[in-house]
Amino acid sequence: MISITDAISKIKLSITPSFKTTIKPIEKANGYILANNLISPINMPPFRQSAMDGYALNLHDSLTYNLIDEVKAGDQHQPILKPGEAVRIFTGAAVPDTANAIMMQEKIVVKGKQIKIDHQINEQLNIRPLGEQVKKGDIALKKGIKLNPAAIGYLTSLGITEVSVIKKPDIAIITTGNELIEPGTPLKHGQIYESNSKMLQTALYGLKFYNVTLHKVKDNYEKTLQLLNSAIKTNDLVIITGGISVGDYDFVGKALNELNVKEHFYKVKQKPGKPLFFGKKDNTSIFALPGNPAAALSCFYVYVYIALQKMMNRSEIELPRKQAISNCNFTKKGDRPQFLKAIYSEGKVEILEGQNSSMLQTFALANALVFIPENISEIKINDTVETILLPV
Ligand SMILES: Nc1nc2c(c(=O)[nH]1)N[C@H]1C(S)=C(S)[C@@H](COP(=O)(O)OP(=O)(O)OC[C@H]3O[C@@H](n4cnc5c(N)ncnc54)[C@H](O)[C@@H]3O)O[C@H]1N2
Ligand code: MOO
Repeated sequence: MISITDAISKIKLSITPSFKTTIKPIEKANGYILANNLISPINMPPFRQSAMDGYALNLHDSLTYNLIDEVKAGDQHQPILKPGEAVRIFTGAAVPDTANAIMMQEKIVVKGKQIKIDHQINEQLNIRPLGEQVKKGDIALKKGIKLNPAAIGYLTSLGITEVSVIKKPDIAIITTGNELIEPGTPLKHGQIYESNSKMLQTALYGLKFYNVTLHKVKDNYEKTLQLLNSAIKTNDLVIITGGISVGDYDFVGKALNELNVKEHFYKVKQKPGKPLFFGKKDNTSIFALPGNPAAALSCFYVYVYIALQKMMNRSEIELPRKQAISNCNFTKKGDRPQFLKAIYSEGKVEILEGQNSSMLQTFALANALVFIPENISEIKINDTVETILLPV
């Protein structure tokens, strides 16, 4: 049995970032990391653009200008202005090459075909230069940047419709157990509804990992072997729940061994989630989480989360931890460090009832896990406790 700290460092050390890439339509690229420098195919703005509704001027010494034409946004014509001439212009319109400043309309008096500005102005006032934001052929966004709504807008403004991004991992969730059936059928004696797959799939979707397939297998060695073999070959990450403990019908460990999965650890000194397994085969990472639902979810947040962040080459790879004031008492039984379902709010934390690893009812209310180290057995009101904030 290894310590939590050693288990976490083994995950960090053995998982390297994925460099597989994929092409995504721009509207589906939010949250992805750019795989290459993106070169701008155009100047942005693509023409000298008016930043104001007003008048484009070919500046001269007098304050009075002759009005000769009008250019609206989208117009393609190019009036030619001599010094002392002006055209009516609007925000976003192309500034004629022969105009060198824009005066906003609030600062102009119009008299028929003549306008008068209220003071002399500098060249280029209120003109957005060609390529001011980015020039054609320059890097629009650098490799490694995480795309967000602004990036999607920016790249679309450059006419880019698809991008090469770091592929998110293909993930298989495998649930094991003869007792598990789908909701929709009445339970027979001894059966329960299978819930880990939807729970973990939801947690993955919440973290924006969508390439997830669900698989189930009975407590049968051959079938477990077959399913694990194909899942490991076709996925970057395999998350198994159940069948990893020491019972006669727990076949996951035996099958992983038969498939030559390299074990990085099996059994962690913690509660819940003692029989946690982590291993690798080629480039696929394999977690076997305990079947007990709360143990599976707790292990997902404390361990699988880190693996996912490492795969994506993120800098923040662990969930945030805060020191919080406990507003209740808690007695820990046994010497295993414990992760406790809890509600954190503004520096205070409440440890919830129902800490058993089979129970999800209070996990449904939790937004945090309180971590109680091995050497502490009593938490008293107002004690400071380490609290892991969950991404919920
Ligand atoms: N002799 C020992 N027995 C057990 C030990 C031990 O050290 N010695 N450890 C216990 C601990 S701690 C845990 S945790 C469990 C883990 O066992 P498994 O990972 O093999 O899980 P199962 O036995 O298959 O299932 C445990 C529990 O969870 C329910 N389950 C399983 N899968 C699902 C699912 N997909 N959806 C909902 N519920 C699920 C299953 O019915 C069991 O009730 O082992 C202890 N035993
Ligand atoms: O490790 Mo188990 O998850 O304590 O019940």
